[in-house]
Amino acid sequence: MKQVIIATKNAGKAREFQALLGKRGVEVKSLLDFPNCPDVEETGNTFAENAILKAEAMARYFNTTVIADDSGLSIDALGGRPGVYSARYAGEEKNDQKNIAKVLSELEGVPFAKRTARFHCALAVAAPGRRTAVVEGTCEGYIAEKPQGENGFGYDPIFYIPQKGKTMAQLSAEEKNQISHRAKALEKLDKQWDEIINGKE
Ligand SMILES: O=c1[nH]c(=O)c2ncn([C@@H]3O[C@H](COP(=O)(O)OP(=O)(O)OP(=O)(O)O)[C@@H](O)[C@H]3O)c2[nH]1
Ligand SMILES: [Mg+2]
Repeated sequence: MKQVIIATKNAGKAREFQALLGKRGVEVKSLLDFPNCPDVEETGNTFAENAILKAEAMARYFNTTVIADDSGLSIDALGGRPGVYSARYAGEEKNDQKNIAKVLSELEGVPFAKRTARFHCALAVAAPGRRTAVVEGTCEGYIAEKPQGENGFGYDPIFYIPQKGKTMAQLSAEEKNQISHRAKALEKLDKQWDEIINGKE
């Protein structure tokens, strides 16, 4: 089976890539399969910049094609926060529960109609000696009043999707993978897939 390295240490993302790429006939390795690989500092101001930083560093490290995902949640009533700080919003230890609690407390008293938000996903494809490509996807929703659902990861329990009448964490993995920011971004790589895997020009 064809293989690609996804430069992520996030188990939730790795699981989604396994499902999304598995149905495209591609086997996924994540950085969780390489425990000694270095951390990359996310110093960019945008999802795209951070995705490029991670993908290029890991393409150099592995000397092969690597895809990195930088993603997060933008909440309109908070001026776009937590944005690129989504993973570490409530502190460097990257705690999903604390991040959710911080968002909910900042939105206290904000009515549902003003709780609009979107997930962003930027994917960078980097390979030694080649120009890095970036694609992006988004998913629109509202921040719920309280967490609901057990599936997914991160902010999924408070991300309400009106078309489904459910939070992202109440959707099955298959349902999330039909509509997510990550799925939308990956679709944009579909025409380039042979090239990504085989490294052809
Ligand atoms: O509810 C969610 N559903 C999603 O589908 C999703 N995608 C991203 N996120 C949040 O945004 C941060 C990304 O930060 P991030 O891109 O730096 O990833 P990370 O630091 O967790 O891992 P890595 O890929 O950098 O190794 C993550 O931690 C999550 O909190 C999501 N939350
Ligand atoms: Mg990160």
